[in-house]
Amino acid sequence: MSVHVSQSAHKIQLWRRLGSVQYRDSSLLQRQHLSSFSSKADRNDDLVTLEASPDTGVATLRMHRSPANSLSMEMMQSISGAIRKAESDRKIQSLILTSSLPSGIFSAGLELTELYQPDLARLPKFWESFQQLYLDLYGSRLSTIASIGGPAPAAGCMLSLSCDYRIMTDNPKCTIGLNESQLGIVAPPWLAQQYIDVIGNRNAELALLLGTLFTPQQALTVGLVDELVCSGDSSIDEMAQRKAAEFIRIPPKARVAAKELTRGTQIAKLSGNREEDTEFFCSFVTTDTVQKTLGSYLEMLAKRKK
Ligand SMILES: CCCCCCCCCCCC/C=C/CC(=O)SCCNC(=O)CCNC(=O)[C@H](O)C(C)(C)COP(=O)(O)OP(=O)(O)OC[C@H]1O[C@@H](n2cnc3c(N)ncnc32)[C@H](O)[C@@H]1OP(=O)(O)O
Repeated sequence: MSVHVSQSAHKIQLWRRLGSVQYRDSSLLQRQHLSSFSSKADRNDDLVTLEASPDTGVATLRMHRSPANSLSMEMMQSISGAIRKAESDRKIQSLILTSSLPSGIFSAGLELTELYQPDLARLPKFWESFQQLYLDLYGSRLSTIASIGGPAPAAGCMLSLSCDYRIMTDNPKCTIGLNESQLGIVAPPWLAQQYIDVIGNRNAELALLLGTLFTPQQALTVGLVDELVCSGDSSIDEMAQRKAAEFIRIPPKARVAAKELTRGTQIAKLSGNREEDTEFFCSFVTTDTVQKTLGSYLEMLAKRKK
């Protein structure tokens, strides 16, 4: 076991050193069609806002990385940083995760330009930030509520799965689910396991195979979300605040211990396997087949927009 781990650590270091090497399959370059998919490094300082209210014990984390809250490395680090900041305030017991983009998009999942023709030095760090975000949110001592006012595909769905409770706007145009298979990729095992835990094995099996994006009503039926907000009902923010208050009435130690019962094993599993997981991801995502499919998917997104 220890030999295996040290070999994989060596491979990760190798990946990092590959940074100066050009991506190997330049024939996949389709940048002329993909001009809107060219940004990479963000500035960390204006991607999320954390608003803590010591009086109510609730903090609200608003994501606003335009245009779609896709998860670049900096975005994931910013969300992780905000979760830790909220946790460091002992008066805060609950966190609402939401989007403040005018479009309402909750999160479009991983930033696709991080996966397509990736910067090889950045790729392992990008994936480690994704793992860390999962660990920070899924394992948070805070009660966490996802207030989902717009689409939440793939890693956007992961953000909500990592919360304790999910409230979604009942708008059939807003869909949620792990659609990775449609992009020619597959969710990592720890994310697939969250799906299985939340919607059950058979529902998850079919949805992972087909890359299903559920409408809010379908998501409610399979248990992917806990509550829907219809127009005319109280606002999604009010409902999230009410739910947060309900969680806060439970003694924190008991609440945290209850969370540990259902999540501890999966958190320990990834924590002990991060390097191998990163190594597998880097090898998988840079294969020619995956790169080609990602390129076509990006083109399809750009064309759809036109
Ligand atoms: C034993 C087996 C082991 C297996 C191990 C596996 C190892 C790991 C494998 C790899 C796993 C990788 C995991 C990936 C998870 C992901 O999250 S992948 C990302 C998936 N995301 C999507 O598919 C979403 C794509 N976007 C959309 O569908 C739509 O944009 C939307 C529904 C979110 C919103 O639609 P709409 O309101 O119509 O807006 P648009 O005009 O489409 O988009 C606005 C704007 O945002 C840009 N954009 C959208 N999504 C992304 C994105 N993910 N990344 C980057 N940019 C995105 C889009 O281009 C538009 O930009 P412009 O306005 O044109 O600038």
